[in-house]
Amino acid sequence: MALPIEDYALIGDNGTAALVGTDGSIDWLCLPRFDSPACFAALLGTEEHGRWLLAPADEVVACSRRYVDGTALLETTFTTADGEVVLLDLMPTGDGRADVVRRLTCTRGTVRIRHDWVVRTDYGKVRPWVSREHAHGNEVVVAVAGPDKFILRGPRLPHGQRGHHRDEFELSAGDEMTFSTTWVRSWRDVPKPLSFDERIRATAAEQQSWSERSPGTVPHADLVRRSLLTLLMMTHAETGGIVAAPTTSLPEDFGGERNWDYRFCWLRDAALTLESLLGAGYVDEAHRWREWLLRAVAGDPADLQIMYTVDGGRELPERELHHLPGYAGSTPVRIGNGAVSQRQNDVLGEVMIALELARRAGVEESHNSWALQRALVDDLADHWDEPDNGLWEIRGPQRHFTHSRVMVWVAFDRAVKAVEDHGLDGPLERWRELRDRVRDEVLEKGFDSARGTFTQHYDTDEVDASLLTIPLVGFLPGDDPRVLGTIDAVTTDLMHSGLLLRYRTQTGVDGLSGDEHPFLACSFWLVSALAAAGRREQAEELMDRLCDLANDVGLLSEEYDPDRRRMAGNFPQAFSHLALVQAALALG
Ligand SMILES: OC[C@H]1O[C@H](O[C@H]2O[C@H](CO)[C@@H](O)[C@H](O)[C@H]2O)[C@H](O)[C@@H](O)[C@@H]1O
Repeated sequence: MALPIEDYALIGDNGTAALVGTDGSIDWLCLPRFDSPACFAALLGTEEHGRWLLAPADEVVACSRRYVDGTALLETTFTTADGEVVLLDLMPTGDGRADVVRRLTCTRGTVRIRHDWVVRTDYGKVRPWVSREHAHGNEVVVAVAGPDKFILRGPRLPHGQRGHHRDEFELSAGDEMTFSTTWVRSWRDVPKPLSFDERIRATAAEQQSWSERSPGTVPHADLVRRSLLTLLMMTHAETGGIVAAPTTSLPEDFGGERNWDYRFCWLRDAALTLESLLGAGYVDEAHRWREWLLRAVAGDPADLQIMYTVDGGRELPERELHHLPGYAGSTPVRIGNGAVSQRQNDVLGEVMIALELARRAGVEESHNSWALQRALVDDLADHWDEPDNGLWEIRGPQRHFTHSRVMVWVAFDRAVKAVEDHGLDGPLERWRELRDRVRDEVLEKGFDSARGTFTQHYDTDEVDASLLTIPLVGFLPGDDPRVLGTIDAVTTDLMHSGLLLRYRTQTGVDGLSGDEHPFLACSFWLVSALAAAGRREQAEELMDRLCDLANDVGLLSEEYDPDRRRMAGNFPQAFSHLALVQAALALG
């Protein structure tokens, strides 16, 4: 059975990522890309759905772990009655290969190690054909199924036993053993072995120098640095696409149906990620993502999707995997995401903010990049007043969501500013007129003057945590009485054990059964909104509390269950980490 979500840590190579448990088991890995079918899927089932375990065979009396400095190299230290062993896990970057490297070093006494390599392709469904071969002067274990080939290397290889490859051996103080699993297309030859020391050094050096540029003067600077690096690990280096999370179907409601696939590039999540990276001084990523956007959105602006695959592909149909029992019995397990065909009117606003920040940070507008933005804004001008599914991607009836309308205002506002402040060309008067019209409409229809708060949509008196972004995007100043009233109403209605829910699911607005837990990004937005309102003490107190929820290696999932004190939802989630960075910058 899978561990609690918070007991996992992330390793990755900027192409894909794996989750490593505190028990030494890699329970989630999709190769070679974030959204490829998993070859280790025990996270959503059992070890029979694929995993790679290297851990003490005897009882572990203590286990601690950390990332090596500012890198994504994970070090897990296991203590047993007889000794101590350190497991280093990483995925080397920058070499165009797909390898997982695991190095065991015995630092004290003797430790008996258990090795279990279980490859199952197609998300735990298919047992590959496994054989021992000789390649490049060494014996290797090779697993082949359909288009995939996995090669296990190491100084001591496990043997096949009822669909597993198992071994047990003893390490004594000073012993070191390094294993690797490499993925290639099944019709390719077994590639050369890695030069482990060199690849470990190069990967660590690259990640360390990247994360050293993280701002040192903000509150919770270490967690900010870890968040930024985690966002980098969710960036696909070759294409510039950014995934919302490296997992699918970690439940928002344990045992429920709210299980989604996040291994795609949402324009909203990616744009917000860039906003955080730019705010922290990282500019290159913005340039790369803008190029990604140009390729993904190319064509008729009316065909804009709210999400794409990391390479900009448009097809990600939602499917249920019935062979997987799901994390904690949460079914269905889904791959692909049906929200792809939704109308979400907020998206262009988020994109325009990120591209404006990039411009201000010196990323020059190319002829094509501005032409694309103009075309998208012009298209929005024809459709801005249509109801939509909102940023929460509700599956109930479409509504006139206030947050979506505010973000429509943002899209026109940033378009106006591009002309006014940056000398770009566009129909200034038309955009100004639309901007003012949307603003008037939001103030009239999205505001409940009796209670003094903005509302979730135009036909309700419910509130929604997304309204906290109103001062953050510049729609109204942070100390405007309407913003203060909204902060109070959101806090009163949506606070659950000190954390914010997105909205009240009881109204049925999202068209889903079951409930969910507080959404961490919303609580970080509250920090930023409180800071903008001048309520600094409250903001700091909440920020400290939220930062305490990160797991031992500084990672956050999408939601948090304060009653069970457990993380919920996909993990680690870009939304949570980017909002943490923004909140720290707001306080910094
Ligand atoms: O809650 C229902 C929806 O949940 C997912 O969407 C959430 O995650 C997205 C990616 O981080 C984020 O952009 C969105 O704002 C969140 O609501 C899921 O992907 C949707 O299919 C689902 O309807």
